[in-house]
Amino acid sequence: MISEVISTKELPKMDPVFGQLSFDDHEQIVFCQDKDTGLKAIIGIHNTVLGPALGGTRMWTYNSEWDALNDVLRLSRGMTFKSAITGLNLGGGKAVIIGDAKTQKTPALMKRFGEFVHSLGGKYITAEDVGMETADMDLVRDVTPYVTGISESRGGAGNPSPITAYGVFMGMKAAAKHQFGSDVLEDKKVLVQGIGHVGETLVEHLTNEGAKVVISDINEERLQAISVKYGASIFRGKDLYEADMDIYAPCALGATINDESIAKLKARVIAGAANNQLANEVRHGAMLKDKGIAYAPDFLINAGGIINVYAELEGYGKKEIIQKTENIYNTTLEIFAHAAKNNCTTHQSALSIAQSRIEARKSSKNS
Ligand SMILES: NC(=O)c1ccc[n+]([C@@H]2O[C@H](COP(=O)([O-])OP(=O)(O)OC[C@H]3O[C@@H](n4cnc5c(N)ncnc54)[C@H](O)[C@@H]3O)[C@@H](O)[C@H]2O)c1
Repeated sequence: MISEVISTKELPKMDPVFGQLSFDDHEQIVFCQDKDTGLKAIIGIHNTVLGPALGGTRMWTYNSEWDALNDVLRLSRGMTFKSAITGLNLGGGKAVIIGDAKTQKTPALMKRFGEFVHSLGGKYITAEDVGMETADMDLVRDVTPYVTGISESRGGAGNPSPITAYGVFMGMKAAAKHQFGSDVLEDKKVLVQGIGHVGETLVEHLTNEGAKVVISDINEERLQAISVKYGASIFRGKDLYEADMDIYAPCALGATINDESIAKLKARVIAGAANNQLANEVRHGAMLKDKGIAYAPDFLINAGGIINVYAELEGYGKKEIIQKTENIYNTTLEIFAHAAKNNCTTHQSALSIAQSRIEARKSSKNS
């Protein structure tokens, strides 16, 4: 099954759950509703062969429930492969809360959500994603132990975003090494789309290395603040994908790599934090390959966050978190070599390695 973004209009034409295009043998989908707090959430458990399904909770103003369902199906599936390729004993899961994190997120809503997570008995473990803060996970922790990404003062590993950004930076350097022959990013023009929790720290690493950083975000206030703080230029053009850049770093939401954007892109490398960057994994992966654009698979290079939260379950410290995250550099280089050898896309290459690990565990469980 291919993971593909389809239009909201097309979604209702299919069967509601098992018939969705993004449904890919998911084990369990849980719909959660609580009238008193206004909670409307969906928890997606894709696969638990390697361990409990761990993945963050996203709060977003979805256009429709179909969009929310589609998002949780795609995101939870991505988590399965992210943990598998990173060598973690975790399955893939994710949750979405429908609503505006700025105006509708309340402590009562977060705790009620935590109770739903708890009802799954540890099959799903949550953490932060877009629209969530460490403080929100602390509220969830009040009602369930099945949460990571809690604050250090409560025994957690803290906000995973800086580690995610460091992993993306490592993956970007490896992709640059493959494409330009050097992993030094000094003077490379890097466009960072989305300067939130992860994007900001990525901007910091890039600035420290002497890259020419251009930033874009829908939040004007944030753009001004980050521009002043790091001396980054703000993208003010009409069409971001047509901009002159060496490296495109998608760090906002997914599916920005599609027919239209690939046709325009001048970047030679794509490496960013956003999940599910390819609107259609097969089609757009192949289009990038044909255009000679080095694409560092999202689920491989944005694994720093899951490495960080996994530490809370396994009890390893900061040193090991950093080591494991730095290893993203080597794995990314291996994926480029594997893809070239097998004449496939980097996405297919990373996916096949992740799938092999899951299949091997399944066989050993069954034997
Ligand atoms: N936080 C993590 O540790 C982590 C780990 C793995 C993957 N990711 C992924 O990385 C991405 C960013 O995560 P985050 O935690 O920084 O989220 P965030 O909510 O802190 O930041 C996202 C930023 O993107 C901006 N944005 C939204 N739509 C945009 C658009 N169309 N154009 C430009 N900017 C836009 C928002 O205004 C915000 O500043 C997400 O896709 C997330 O799933 C995050």
